[in-house]
Amino acid sequence: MCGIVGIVGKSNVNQSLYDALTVLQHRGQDAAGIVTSHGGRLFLRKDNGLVRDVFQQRHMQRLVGQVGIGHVRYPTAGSSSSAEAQPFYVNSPYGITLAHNGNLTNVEQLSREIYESDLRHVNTNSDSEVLLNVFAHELAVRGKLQPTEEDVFAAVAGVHARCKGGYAVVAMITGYGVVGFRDPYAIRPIVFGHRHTDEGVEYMIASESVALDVLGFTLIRDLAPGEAVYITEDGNLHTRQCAANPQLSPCIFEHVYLARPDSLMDGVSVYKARLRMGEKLAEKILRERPDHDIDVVIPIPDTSRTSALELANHLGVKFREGFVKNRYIGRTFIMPGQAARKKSVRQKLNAIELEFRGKNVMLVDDSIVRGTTCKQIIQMAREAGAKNVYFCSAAPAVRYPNVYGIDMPSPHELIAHGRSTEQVAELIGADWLIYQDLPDLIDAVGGGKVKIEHFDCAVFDGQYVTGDVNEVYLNKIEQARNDASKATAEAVSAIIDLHND
Ligand SMILES: O=P(O)(O)OC[C@H]1O[C@H](OP(=O)(O)OP(=O)(O)O)[C@H](O)[C@@H]1O
Ligand SMILES: NC(=O)CC[C@H](N)C(=O)O
Ligand SMILES: [Mg+2]
Repeated sequence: MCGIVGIVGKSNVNQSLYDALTVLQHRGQDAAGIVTSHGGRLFLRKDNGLVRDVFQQRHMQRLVGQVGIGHVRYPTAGSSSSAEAQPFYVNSPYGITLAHNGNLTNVEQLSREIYESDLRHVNTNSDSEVLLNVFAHELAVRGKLQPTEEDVFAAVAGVHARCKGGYAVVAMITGYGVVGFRDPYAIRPIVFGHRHTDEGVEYMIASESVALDVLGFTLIRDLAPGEAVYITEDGNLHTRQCAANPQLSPCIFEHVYLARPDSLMDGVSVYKARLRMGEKLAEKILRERPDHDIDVVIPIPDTSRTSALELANHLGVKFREGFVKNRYIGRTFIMPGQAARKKSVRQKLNAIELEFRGKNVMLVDDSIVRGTTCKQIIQMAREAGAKNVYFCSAAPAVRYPNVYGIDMPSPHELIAHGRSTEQVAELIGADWLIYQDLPDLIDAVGGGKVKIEHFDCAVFDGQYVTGDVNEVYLNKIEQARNDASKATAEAVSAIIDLHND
C-alpha cells in the first residue's frame, strides 16, 4: 500500500498536498513526492524518506500551482531507489504525472507491449511507471490537441482493458486537470471530496477519507470499482464507469491493519470494523474455552488497540496498556528488510512490568504476518513476569502472498505458511494462540450497516480475485522480491536516477 492524493484548488496547493501526505504517512514511509502544475510547467520534488524529511522550505517554495498530486511510497515492485519514488512523469502527450497505490500482476507483458508496440521507454523497474505509460498511450491514441473528459475516460477504459492487478491512481494532465481511477475490483481504496473557499470549490482525491477530514474537505464518496473521476483545472467534476465488468472486492487487510481507524472505506468505518473484530474474537475465545483464566487483555500498540478494547469488554476482563510505544518509531511491518523490522520492535515497544507480573495475560494483535512482533513481545511479557502468555490475532492466519500492493511476496517468510495454529503457537512461544475465523472477519467488515459481500482475502485463503495469479507468477515474484533478492536489487538500482532537486 501507498498513499495517493490529488487536489484541484483555487490557490497554491503545495501546503495542502504536504498536509495530506502527512496524514497518509502510515501507508508508506519509504519515499514521498509532490508535483504541481503552473503556467504549463511542472514542479516536482520526490525522494526517499518521510514527508517531513523530503520537503524542505526551499522545495515547498518551488512547488507552485493550484493543481497537483502527491504520493507516499511503500515499495512492492522494482526497488526502493529514490528513482522509483513517485509521482512519475512522461512528457507525451500533454505532460502527464501519476501516483499509484497497488501492484500490477501483468507487468512483464505490459512492459513488452509498451516497448514493442507503443514505442515507449520506461526507465525504472517500477510497475507504476509502466501503468503511467499505458495510460499515456491510451490518451495519445485519441489524437486530440485538447483532450475532453470523453478522451480521458476512454483512456481509463483502455487501462482497464490492458492492466491487471490492484490500482488506485491519481494522474495530472498538465494544463487540463486531475483524474482518479480505481481498478475493476476496487482492491485498493480511493475517495474524493470537496471544500468551499471564498475563491470557489476545491476538489481532492485521496487514498483515505481521513486526509479529506483533516484538510476540511467533505467526503463525496468512494470511487466505485472501475470508475474514474476527472476534475478539470477550472473546477468541473465528471465521473464515469470505465470498466466492462466491475465487481466490488476491496482488500480486507485495509481494515485489519493498513488504514487509519478514523477512515471510512467503501462506506465502512474502519474503527467500527475493528471493534466488531474484537467482538467476534471474544465469542471464539468463549466458545473454545468458556472457563478461561485470562486475568488481563493487553493490546500491542498501535493498530490492535481498537479490537483489543472491544474484546476485553466482551470477555468482561480488564483491559490494560501493558506496552508503551515510542512515538518516534514508525510502523515496523512496512519497513524494508527483516533486520530493520526486528530491531525496531524492541526499540518501539517496552513493557510496564506491573501489568504482567504473576498474571495470565491475553495479548492481542491485529495480525501475525512474519511473526517478528509477536515473538519478541511474548518474550518481553515473560521477562516482565507473566504467568501464562496467551496470544490472539484479530485476523486469520496469513498464509499466502499478497500481489496487489502489500509487500508480502514470499510465502516462506510468513510464519503461518504451511503450519497449523499449534505449530505457530510453539514457534512464537505462546501458551495458547487463537486466530480469528475468516467468515467472522468478513462479517466484521462487511456485515455492519453497509453490506459488502466480496473481499480480496487472498492472504488468508489464497484466492486471487483478478483470476490471473498462478503458481508460475507467484514463484516469479517470490524469487524477485524475497528479502535476500531485494538487498541485491537495492545495490544495483541505487545508481539509476534522473536529476531531481
Ligand atoms: O508478524 P509481523 O510480521 O510482525 O507483522 C504484524 C505486526 O506488524 C504490524 O505492526 P506495525 O508495527 O507495523 O504497526 P502498528 O504500530 O500500526 O501496529 C501489525 O500491527 C502487527 O503488530
Ligand atoms: N504499495 C504500493 O502501493 C506500491 C506502488 C508501486 N507498486 C511501487 O512499488 O511503488
Ligand atoms: Mg502492530
